[in-house]
Amino acid sequence: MKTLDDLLSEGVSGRRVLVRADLNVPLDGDRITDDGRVRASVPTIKALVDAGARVLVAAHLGRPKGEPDPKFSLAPVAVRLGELLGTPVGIGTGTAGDGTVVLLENIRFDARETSKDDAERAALADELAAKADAFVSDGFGVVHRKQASVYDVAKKLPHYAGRLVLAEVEVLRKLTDDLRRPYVVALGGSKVSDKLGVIKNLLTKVDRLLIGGGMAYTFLKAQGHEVGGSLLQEDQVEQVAGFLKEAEERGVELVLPVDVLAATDFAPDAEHEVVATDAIPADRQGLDIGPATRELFASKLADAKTVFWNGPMGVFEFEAFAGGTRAVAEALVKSDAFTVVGGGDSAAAVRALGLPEDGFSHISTGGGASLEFLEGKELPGVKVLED
Ligand SMILES: Nc1ncnc2c1ncn2[C@@H]1O[C@H](COP(=O)(O)OP(=O)(O)O)[C@@H](O)[C@H]1O
Ligand SMILES: O=C(OP(=O)(O)O)[C@H](O)COP(=O)(O)O
Repeated sequence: MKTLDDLLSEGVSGRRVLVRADLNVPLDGDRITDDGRVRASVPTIKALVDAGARVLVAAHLGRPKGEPDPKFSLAPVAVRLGELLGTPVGIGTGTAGDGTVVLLENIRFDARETSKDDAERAALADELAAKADAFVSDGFGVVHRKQASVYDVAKKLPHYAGRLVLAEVEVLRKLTDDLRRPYVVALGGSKVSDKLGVIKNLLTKVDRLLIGGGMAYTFLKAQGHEVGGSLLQEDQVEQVAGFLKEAEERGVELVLPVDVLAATDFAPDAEHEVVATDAIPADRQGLDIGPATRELFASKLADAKTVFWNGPMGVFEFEAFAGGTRAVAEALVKSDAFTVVGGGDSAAAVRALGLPEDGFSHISTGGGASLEFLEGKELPGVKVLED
């Protein structure tokens, strides 16, 4: 696989370089609440700028519906990237001058970016490739996506792995090649349908699986519990029932919440109470794991030698529902295991809750990408760089 250093040694002054970055940051209106992914993208972009390249950055924000939507504009990200680089970053379709950067507007405003149709994605990739002489893949958080600006464009241009992609893959290899047991994976968050898919393969690798966050309710339902208005992937309940059975057969300890904070609605000041998971009222939704679960999860993390955690345990953005995420994060900080936390929101939560970043062995920018790497799947955005 060729790397950014190979490209730099070929010489990039005056050349047009397209960088795919993952700048998918959490926003409150147009205020970035955590700029971790922007900061993580700086080393690659800065190296190119310093070498005099004309840098064009492609990135996405959220999941717009394949058409422009001001809510998902990357404009605030261009401003922050400019501050971090110490040189203004233009946004839009313009071309960059030598040693300057233009950030393309949210690439997912074009429906072809995420299309399942190879020809549609290839057409967008052609348009992107026409704007550049080389492609640097540095959006680790998105390398599990077979999308036009991640995968297809690499087939059209000389391609190189950026610093972030290389660094992330190197750390995650420790979790696959040099694993100390017990190996515990904790999963939460809200991208339930995406991430349920990885569990089947993870069951062949882990000793213990802790399930919290929005992920837990599909499991609780599969166990026969009612979950009220909680996040539920109804069409995957049966599949999850299969996971429960398989975990038992394999001797994998699958640990589910025993209590949750059940709220009247999805709001920071929602009325809420602690309820057992077999007694969630029909008119309530679980927005965090409860105190008994926090203790249970901490005890299940205490003897681990390797831990991977993706997905907040509750809606940590609301102070009242941040306790579960804090408890798991604190258990990792306390642990002397090799600890990796991955995911845009999980990494943001660690920082928002004021936990020391050096309390973790590695904070990865990718949640889904890390999980798919750990389950042993080939990541399309990495594989394509090897060809
Ligand atoms: N019980 C829950 N109900 C609804 N949303 C939840 C729940 N628990 C966690 N979340 C939400 O999950 C989101 C993060 O999920 P996800 O994107 O899967 O994580 P990551 O970005 O770390 O990979 C957070 O915004 C958080 O509020
Ligand atoms: O936020 C991301 O992934 P993550 O929540 O799994 O860390 C990436 O930017 C990928 O976004 P996507 O899951 O909408 O493809």
